Amino acid sequence: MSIKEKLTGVFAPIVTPFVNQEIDYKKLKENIQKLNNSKLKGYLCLGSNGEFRSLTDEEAIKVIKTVAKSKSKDKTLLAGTGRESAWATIEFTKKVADFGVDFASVLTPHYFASKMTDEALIKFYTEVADKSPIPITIYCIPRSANGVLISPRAISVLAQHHNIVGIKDSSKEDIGNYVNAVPKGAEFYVLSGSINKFLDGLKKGAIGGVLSMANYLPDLCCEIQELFNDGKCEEAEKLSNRLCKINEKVSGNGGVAAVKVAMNFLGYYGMEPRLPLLPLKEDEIEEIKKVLKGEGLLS
Ligand SMILES: O=C(O)C(=O)C[C@H](O)C(=O)O
Repeated sequence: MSIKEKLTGVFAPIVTPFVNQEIDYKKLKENIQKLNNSKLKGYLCLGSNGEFRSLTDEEAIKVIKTVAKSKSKDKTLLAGTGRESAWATIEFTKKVADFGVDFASVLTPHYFASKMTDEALIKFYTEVADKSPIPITIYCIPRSANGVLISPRAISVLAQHHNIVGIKDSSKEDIGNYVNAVPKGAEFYVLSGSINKFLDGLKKGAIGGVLSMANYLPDLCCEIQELFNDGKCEEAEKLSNRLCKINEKVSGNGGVAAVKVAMNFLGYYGMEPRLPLLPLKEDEIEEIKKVLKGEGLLS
């Protein structure tokens, strides 16, 4: 399968199910086994919804192994391996490369945000890509990365590296800026990092998305892309608007904890977040139940 085929479609940024602050690997495995029956293209583990920053390296490795072993053969696996330094990112990526990970997802370094110039980011990702045993994708999420926004100019340079194959755009910017920055013929693809820009991204040349609501409504998320591919733009628009509204009501304020509550209601094991993230309060949980019932998603 080509890189483009492996990256085309919807990915669930897999949550890490915590019970009393401990990872429940059995529940993680059961989530994957259930999602294997969906139309998802694959999974991203250790992303934002995976609460990757709250795991030890040892736990992160065990999560990757659990997902890699539980996923069906047709599913692509991305894993978040970004650390603050290029050195640590390379070391961790090398550690997990042989566990069945297809692509690394590397978050922009951001502790020294004011120093993350185009030059610094180009050097960082080039160094990581030069030494990574697996292809890498760039993860751009300024709201969680001290405002660091990798520029389209930097992407136009990095897209030419044979081992950098894409970007997950979770910024608030126009996703078309990245699509248009990719030099003709470069093997580099753009994925939307939010349901809110997913359909717009497809219209502008993105090839898929990593969508938190794909954890609990996988096939409805995939249906947007199916309708778009079939030229049914009006129906795609209608479904996209519906899912954006649900997403806003579910995880607009509650974030990962809310995604987990929606999963718990819809037959998955979201369980609870790990501190510092707090679980939702009773009234917030009830509100999500009401939204899902109102949408006919919960009886
Ligand atoms: O959890 C991640 O990592 C994501 O990519 C989620 C995505 O950014 C979203 O908010 O849907």
